[in-house]
Amino acid sequence: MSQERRHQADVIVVGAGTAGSVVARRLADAGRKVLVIEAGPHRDEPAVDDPARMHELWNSPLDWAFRTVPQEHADGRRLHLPRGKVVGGSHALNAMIWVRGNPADYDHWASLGNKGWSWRDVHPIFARIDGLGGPDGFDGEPDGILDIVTDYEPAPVQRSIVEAARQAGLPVNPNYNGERQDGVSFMHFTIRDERRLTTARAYLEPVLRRGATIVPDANVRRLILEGRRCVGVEWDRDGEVERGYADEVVVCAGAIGSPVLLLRSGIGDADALGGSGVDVVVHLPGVGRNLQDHWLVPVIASTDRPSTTPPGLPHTQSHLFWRSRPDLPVPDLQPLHFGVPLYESWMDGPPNGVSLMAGLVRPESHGEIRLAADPADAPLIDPRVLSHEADLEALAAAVRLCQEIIAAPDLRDTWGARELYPGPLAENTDGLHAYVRRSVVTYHHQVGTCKMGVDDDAVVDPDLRVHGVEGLRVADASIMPTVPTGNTNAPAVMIGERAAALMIAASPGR
Ligand SMILES: Cc1cc2nc3c(=O)[nH]c(=O)nc-3n(C[C@H](O)[C@H](O)[C@H](O)COP(=O)(O)OP(=O)(O)OC[C@H]3O[C@@H](n4cnc5c(N)ncnc54)[C@H](O)[C@@H]3O)c2cc1C
Repeated sequence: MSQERRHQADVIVVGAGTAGSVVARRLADAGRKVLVIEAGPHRDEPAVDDPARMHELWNSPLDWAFRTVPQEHADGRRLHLPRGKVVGGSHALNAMIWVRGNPADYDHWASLGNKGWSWRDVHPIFARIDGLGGPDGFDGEPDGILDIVTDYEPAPVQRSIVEAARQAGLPVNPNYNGERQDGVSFMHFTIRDERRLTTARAYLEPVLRRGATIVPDANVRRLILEGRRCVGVEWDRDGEVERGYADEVVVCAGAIGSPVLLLRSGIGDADALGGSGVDVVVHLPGVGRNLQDHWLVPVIASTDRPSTTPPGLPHTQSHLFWRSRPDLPVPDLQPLHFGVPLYESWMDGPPNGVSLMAGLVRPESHGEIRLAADPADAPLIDPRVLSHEADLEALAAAVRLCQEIIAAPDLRDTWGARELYPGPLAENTDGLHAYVRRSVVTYHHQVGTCKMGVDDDAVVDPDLRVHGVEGLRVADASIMPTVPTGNTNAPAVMIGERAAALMIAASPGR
């Protein structure tokens, strides 16, 4: 019989990832006693610190290493979905790229009934973090907590890729986080002193001795509910069961972890929960639905010599926003460019090369996450990649664009770039489609599984309170109603900021 330890706090935050670290910091600054429970470890990890070692972290103990169910429209493959299981969360495993998204993304969220989430509402939050201007001229001073690196000397091959894109007809955009996304750009990064800067390092660690406490290596297995009120959480640590109680619980376990925790606690679709043997507390059918992600297809060229990545930078330093059809109101493609060849397991090639990862960032295909027959087992994750024909067409257009860039003079003549993949596999449209299905991988931007909104499938309201449950909010990438046009870390930081502001405003006297 395991012994029980009890903890008490004003607020419990589940997950010390991108959003959770921001929530904890702001609440601690406002005088709340905050307890952060994180499944992964809290220690220095050289491979996390070094921006160039991202790929070493995949399938390591710091990766939840989720796998999708077999994907019908991607040759039946089970795709690897890395997620950070460490203090820092997925920000500790990611490529550190800082992208706010398109103003239209947030105006769309607001148009769905999410008051307070329009671009006009969220732009000041981004500007206070990054100071990068924007289309409506908001002129905020950054508060300096999170460093966004915009001025650095990129690798020579990255300069050539940008020039090749220009030669292929794209405008060069010096600030994709500013007036307009379109064009090819050098990336902005969350890096400090050549080390990865997670929100855990920037926001959370400075308050660990004043207001916030963290319990690492602690896997939260359920929310403690008294009727329809959440009063705490229960976790496993070193074989012991521990419990924490608080006035309010904020679930920041990410787009996979958050819906799974709600489902295991009896908050979800009543029929499905019954099938898994979980007692239903609140029938909330949207939990786990509306899974959205971005998708990548590799376009790989050999080069006649290696390219070196400058110290303190990741292997990707440039990307582009473009439209697969000229009539689209917002870019739907965001290829990103690596100075190394990223071969899939079935591919073969020389060690010197570049990868232009053709990226789709406004997908039509949506999926879902369900509990396994034994709810304690890994969840069943089905993004239904490429189930919508439009996504296949858009990714095919992205591949063609990347092929044109590889063939442009600055890569062809200066680096001797020769396309390897898809190469002859995509000589005609059928071949290109087959290649896309065979090689599509995640862009790592799962969102939407605890959707914010006011419709029947919404899980949280616009103040991020779980519908039908007292004392419980969700604040992370899972609440996004639709996936933004661009990488999802900056939007998750913004959500953390906004969640904390909403909580402080709800009880200002504390
Ligand atoms: C490989 C990779 C590359 C990426 N590259 C970029 C990029 O360059 N730029 C960008 O903008 N975005 C990128 N992303 C996406 C971005 O990192 C995520 O969207 C963002 O980190 C999500 O933040 P979050 O707070 O929702 O979740 P997370 O940061 O994943 O935090 C969730 C935390 O909750 C913890 N947790 C989960 N379940 C439990 C539980 N039951 N008990 C206790 N703790 C739990 C997890 O361990 C984790 O620490 C990338 C992601 C990955 C994985």
